[in-house]
Amino acid sequence: MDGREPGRRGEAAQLVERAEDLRQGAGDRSRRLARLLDGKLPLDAARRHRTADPAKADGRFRPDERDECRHAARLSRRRQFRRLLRKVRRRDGSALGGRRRGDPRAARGSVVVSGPILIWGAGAIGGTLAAAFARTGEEVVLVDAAADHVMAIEAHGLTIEGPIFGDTVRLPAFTPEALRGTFERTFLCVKAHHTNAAIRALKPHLAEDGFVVSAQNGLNERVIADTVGAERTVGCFVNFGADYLAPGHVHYSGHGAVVVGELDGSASPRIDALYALMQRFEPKAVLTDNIWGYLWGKLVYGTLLFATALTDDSIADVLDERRFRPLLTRLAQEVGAVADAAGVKPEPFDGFDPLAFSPGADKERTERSFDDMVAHNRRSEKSHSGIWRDLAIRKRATEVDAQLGPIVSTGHAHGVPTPLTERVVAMIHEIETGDRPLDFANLSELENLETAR
Ligand SMILES: NC(=O)C1=CN([C@@H]2O[C@H](COP(=O)(O)OP(=O)(O)OC[C@H]3O[C@@H](n4cnc5c(N)ncnc54)[C@H](OP(=O)(O)O)[C@@H]3O)[C@@H](O)[C@H]2O)C=CC1
Ligand SMILES: CC(C)(CO)C(=O)C(=O)O
Repeated sequence: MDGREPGRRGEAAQLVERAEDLRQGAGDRSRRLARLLDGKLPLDAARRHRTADPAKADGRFRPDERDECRHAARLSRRRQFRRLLRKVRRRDGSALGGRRRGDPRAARGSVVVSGPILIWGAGAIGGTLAAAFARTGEEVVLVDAAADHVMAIEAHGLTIEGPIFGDTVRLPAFTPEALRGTFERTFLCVKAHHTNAAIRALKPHLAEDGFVVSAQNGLNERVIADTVGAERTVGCFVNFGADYLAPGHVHYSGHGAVVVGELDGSASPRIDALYALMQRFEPKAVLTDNIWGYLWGKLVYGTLLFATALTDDSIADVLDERRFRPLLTRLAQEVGAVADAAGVKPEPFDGFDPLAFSPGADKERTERSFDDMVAHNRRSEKSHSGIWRDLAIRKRATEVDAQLGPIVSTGHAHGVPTPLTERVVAMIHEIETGDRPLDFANLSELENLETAR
């Protein structure tokens, strides 16, 4: 026994399985596909872009997988509910009868398995999750600040495109002001810099014994907990790719890690129920007692994503560029050193191996992790990061301050210098204001800054 809950024992096996997946064939995507996701090219072009073996294709779209998804969608709501109830009963029968309303401290001890799921921010991530939950019979309510998106969903439903699903789900959608009522299970899926405003607007709709799950990048759980309380905040990490295409249309591009865990790593009936829910979306979802390790792991990887977004090339192409790997390694090490100083042990996922970026890591291990991250990203139809998309396609501010800001401030608090991260933040801001083009030259400049020190 390793002292973990039964549901957690599968974690290592799941990660091994995911690591094995990484060795599957690589697709070949480019800027063209990213523009395609913006609607500038017909979607069929993406399908033609796949590798020769359709059974493996890019390792994501397997015909049997689509069948599995369809099968899941066919399961009736009642069957799903009964199945979940049985699971929950096996773990904590007493909790079912006694949900104590009106006491926020009761939140994690109660089991909320029914009632509509509120998705706050129904863009790429929120839309993908909402449709996945709805397919398995959950009632889902959407809230989004983009009125045109809300109107399109209300009028025509939410359409999910991409290699795994191609369907339209009918869901009630509201702008924040129009929503009425309270909800127990809520997901916050806005960009990190919108977290503060969104959680304040969500709070009146959160049941006293309800909880908020942050399906975002960054350390948003801290912001959420400040507003609704740590007891009502549940940790979540997502690394699957998705893009908002147009009002009512989201592209779910490919599988990626999905992890949930209580902020303090404890076991609880509600985290077990949430884990079961997430498995209906991503069968390889993980339940962890180290959610902060995943969130910091994503910050290390995320800093690499910001570096790739300094160029116009795909994530995979930049990470595959041998010339820049030493620079990117030092950037990742910088963030890893901050996590270490903060007492966090980053976790591996989707090819990212934190130990490959620790000081003194052997070069082979670092190269292998880069290769695995390249392979993972080549398998996803999301060729470019959300950051790049905000800069190049949507022409709007990125999450750079909300995501990388805490790395810099935590580094300062612990006396760990973060010069490369700070420079990346400044460069991204210059791109946002149109004062710097997207170019590989930006990485060379970052490299020069380092050699000049
Ligand atoms: N897309 C991806 O592949 C991945 C994204 N993530 C993370 O997930 C989070 C969500 O990203 P993503 O789904 O891509 O973002 P999107 O922009 O696609 O979706 C967010 C939606 O929330 C809306 N919104 C903004 N502010 C509010 C508010 N106050 N109340 C309600 N709705 C609001 C946005 O409207 P508007 O556009 O008008 O602002 C938008 O429709 C981010 O932290 C991102 O880094 C993590 C892994 C992968
Ligand atoms: C690229 C991705 C999907 C992580 O793999 C991401 O997190 C983003 O675009 O922000």
